[in-house]
Amino acid sequence: MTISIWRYSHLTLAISSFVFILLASVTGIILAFEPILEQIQPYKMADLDTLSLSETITVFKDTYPEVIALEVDANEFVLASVITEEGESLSGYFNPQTAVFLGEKPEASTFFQFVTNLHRSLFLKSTGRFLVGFCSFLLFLISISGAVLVLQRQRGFKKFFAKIVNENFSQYWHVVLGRWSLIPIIIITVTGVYLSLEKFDVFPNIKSSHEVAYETIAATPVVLINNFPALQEVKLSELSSVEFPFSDDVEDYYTVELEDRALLVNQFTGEILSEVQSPLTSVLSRLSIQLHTGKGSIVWSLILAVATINILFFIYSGFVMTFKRRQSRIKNKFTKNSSTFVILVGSENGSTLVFANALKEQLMASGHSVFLSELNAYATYKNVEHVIVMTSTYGEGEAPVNATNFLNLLNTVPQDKSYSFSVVGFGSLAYPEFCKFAFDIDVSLQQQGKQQLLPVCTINDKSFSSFEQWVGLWSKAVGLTIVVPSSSLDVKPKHLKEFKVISVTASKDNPDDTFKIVLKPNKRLQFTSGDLLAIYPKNDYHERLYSIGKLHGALHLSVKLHAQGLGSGYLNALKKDAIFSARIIENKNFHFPKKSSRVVLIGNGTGVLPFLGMLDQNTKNIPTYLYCGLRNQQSYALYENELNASLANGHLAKLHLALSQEQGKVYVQDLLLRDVVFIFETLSMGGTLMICGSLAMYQGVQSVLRQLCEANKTDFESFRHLIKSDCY
Ligand SMILES: Cc1cc2nc3c(=O)[nH]c(=O)nc-3n(C[C@H](O)[C@H](O)[C@H](O)COP(=O)(O)O)c2cc1C
Repeated sequence: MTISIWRYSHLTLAISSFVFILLASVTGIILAFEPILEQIQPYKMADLDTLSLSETITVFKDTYPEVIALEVDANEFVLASVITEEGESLSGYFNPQTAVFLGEKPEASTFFQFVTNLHRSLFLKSTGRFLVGFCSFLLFLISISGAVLVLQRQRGFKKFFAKIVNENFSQYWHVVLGRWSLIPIIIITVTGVYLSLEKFDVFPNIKSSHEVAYETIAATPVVLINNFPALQEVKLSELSSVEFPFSDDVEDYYTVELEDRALLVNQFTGEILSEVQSPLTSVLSRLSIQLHTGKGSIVWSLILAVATINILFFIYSGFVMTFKRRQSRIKNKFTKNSSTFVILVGSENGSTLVFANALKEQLMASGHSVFLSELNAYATYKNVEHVIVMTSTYGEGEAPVNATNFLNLLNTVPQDKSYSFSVVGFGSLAYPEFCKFAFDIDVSLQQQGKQQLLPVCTINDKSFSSFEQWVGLWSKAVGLTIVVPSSSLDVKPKHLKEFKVISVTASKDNPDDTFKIVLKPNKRLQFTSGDLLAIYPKNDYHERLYSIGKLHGALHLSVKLHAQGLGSGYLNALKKDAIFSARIIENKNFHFPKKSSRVVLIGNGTGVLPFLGMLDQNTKNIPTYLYCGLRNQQSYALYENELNASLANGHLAKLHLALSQEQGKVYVQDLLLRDVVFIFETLSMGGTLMICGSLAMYQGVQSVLRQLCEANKTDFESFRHLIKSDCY
């Protein structure tokens, strides 16, 4: 499989460093709890943003005969060393407002010390520190390459946080959690690298020293400490430490260390004797420690813990994805020039290749020479008779990574042997451009004059059932009997939900053997008219799809009962209150537009039903017209009530009924031909055409539209984006 340079880098970096990253993450998660445990100690007594240093020093000096030093730690706890009236020395936590002693500073936990050492240097001293720092840097690169992969996948910055379709647990959560953890992980890694470099003295150690003009120091005028402007301005929240003057000598002063500067303050007059800015390296060092360890903030510590737990998940999900991709490798027994069947695959994540391999195996088992290759490796095939293109679609209808160059190659690679071709598109209805790349290939191959054996077959969500049906059709078309066993592919349906039958009409009451079934999901579930319900009548991979109409929150289906019909028979046998499993397939391609100047709905038979839901949804009263093809008045009865209601409330502007078994035998295509001016006007004004029902009707409507465009000297393709269809 071709993989992009970014994915390759992401993977290689991850594989080369995962053991260290695993260790650093596990220890990092444990260490994230150290600041949390510290923070919950009861030593935070005041809002340090409002308390000035002059007030605190005054209260300490009033309470104790001697104060040696004050310190504010990352948790905003105030530490001090004092001598009491009794001459005892007291060190620990104090209340900065009252100078009351709160308790001694506990010894650092040996457990956390052990984990910290492991985290910092793996007990390997400098070598360990270097390894940990280097892996931190690799994790930074992994995050950046991961971010680029998400950008590529989402097609741009603006869509970085756009919704992701959940097709696969590992992949989905790898991307979703990756996006949310990106910033914290970048912060963890950059600060980790900084702290490691600091330990190796990479940064210049510039220490600004104070210069005091001792000859000019004065002991007068004496000012009360509480009135020292220099100390009044300093809030305890910015303070690191204060050293008190050692004696009453005028040359002894207060040494005040703040986050960004240090001050020397005259103990009698309050005059600033010297002020120096802290070097950038010490500001960065302090910031790195706070950001890397979470010290002083429970919220940040929790964010760090969650981001680090996510790193463990990325290691797991990354390996699962890689392992799956490796399963889908290409190995050929026959050469490209000796094979009569050539299977060309476009795949980004390898699943299409699994289907291609399964087909190849069966063809070879029945004695044929088959060559399988990526679309980007398209070459001259001297003996080819049949080409099967199996490709997924990515981005917004674009080629997967190993097929990006195929359409160019098709025009440049000489191919003397003529062949017939069939294209199978693997995609997802959750994307608006369903299997678009497969259709692009089909058009290009036709333009090359190759013989299209079958129209494009689209496969939603890796449905084995659809693939099996296509294999049946294709092998018949080439004169073979090929069956791909379901055991060769993972075909278990996913995301099944329970549905309850609310009502079901009797098919015998309808002249077309059609019945209506109303369902409600047992749990809250998002769906809308035009989405599909996939049912599994045999409790295995056999899947049948039905277009949904959503009316008053319930899920309506209209189904024609076929004598041997697997899905229709199953649904018809369900009684009121029965519960069964199925899943919703989001069909973005076929949703009622949120905005449109005009909507024309064209449906026949059971294809009318999703339109009932869409009309119910049309609360903005977008001018909507329905061309409805049914057999006779009696068939119409199944939809009559809802359509009358939509006409009455203006959700439906006009209904055109085409009854094929009544006098005159009218089909929807006839009505469209009658209303050509109106239809052409709808397309010209950028309105929407939605078609649902039988493929025969769809082809009829398409040919009417093509005629219409020809008559108006307009390219039909320029209107394609206005036409949405769901036909079967
Ligand atoms: C980021 C992304 C974009 C996709 N875009 C489309 C699309 O535009 N049209 C479509 O039909 N399917 C789209 N799909 C679905 C894939 O084509 C589908 O899952 C396919 O089975 C993947 O096959 P592969 O594993 O061989 O690449 C997209 C999937 C992903 C992850």
